[in-house]
Amino acid sequence: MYELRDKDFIFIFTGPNGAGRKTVAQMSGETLGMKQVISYTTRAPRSAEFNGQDYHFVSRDVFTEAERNNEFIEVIEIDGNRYGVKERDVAQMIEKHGAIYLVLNRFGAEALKKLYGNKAVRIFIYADLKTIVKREEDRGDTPELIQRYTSHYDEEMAYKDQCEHIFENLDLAHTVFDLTKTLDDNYLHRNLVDKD
Ligand SMILES: Nc1ncnc2c1ncn2[C@@H]1O[C@H](COP(=O)(O)OP(=O)(O)OP(=O)(O)O)[C@@H](O)[C@H]1O
Ligand SMILES: Nc1nc2c(ncn2[C@@H]2O[C@H](COP(=O)(O)O)[C@@H](O)[C@H]2O)c(=O)[nH]1
Repeated sequence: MYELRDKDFIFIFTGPNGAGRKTVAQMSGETLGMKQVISYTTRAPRSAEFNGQDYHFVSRDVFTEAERNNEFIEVIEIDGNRYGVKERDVAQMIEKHGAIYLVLNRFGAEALKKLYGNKAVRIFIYADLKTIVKREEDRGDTPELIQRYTSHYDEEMAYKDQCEHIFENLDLAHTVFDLTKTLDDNYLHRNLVDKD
């Protein structure tokens, strides 16, 4: 496994679907120069999703072959779809960028924490269920998809107190400011947040 340097960090955004994990991660990531490691999945892309940007969308056969070759750090099945993060992607991205992030459910967060120890920082993003359902409706998720997402709400929320940092994401600008400052002050020391 790739040996991590002092300046290397793996930030793992976790929490319930629709809480805003990707949104806040991308916004803070841009300010702080962090890059995302994209997972592989066997699920079909949704209308606004792109291969290589949201996920690497692959067939079950391709996924299974990579799994057989021990390419994945962790593999999980959620609602009949398989997801995984490749060790090589993590190593290459860290070597190039130093600070990287992933958006994973609680099992992925736990697996990476076990592997990378204090270099893996779990950031729990959440909102109340009513707010989340409204966001999912607003972005056009089908009732079936919303039902599937909300069925995992309680189990994802139960992971909150095990994470290193917890943010309730109601006002987006506040969340991104607080998050960026927390990561900058505690880990990255880019001193970017108060300069504007
Ligand atoms: N603070 C906020 N206020 C209002 N809308 C928000 C806020 N944060 C995110 N959103 C919107 O909520 C929706 C879900 O956000 P996002 O995709 O980032 O969530 P997620 O936790 O990554 O979940 P999923 O994996 O289901 O997409 C998006 O349409 C996003 O623009
Ligand atoms: N443990 C992992 N969880 C992952 C991975 N890639 C995505 N996810 C999380 O799965 C759910 C469902 O995702 P969706 O895009 O199909 O709605 C969500 O919480 C993702 O963050 C992974 O490689 N490992």
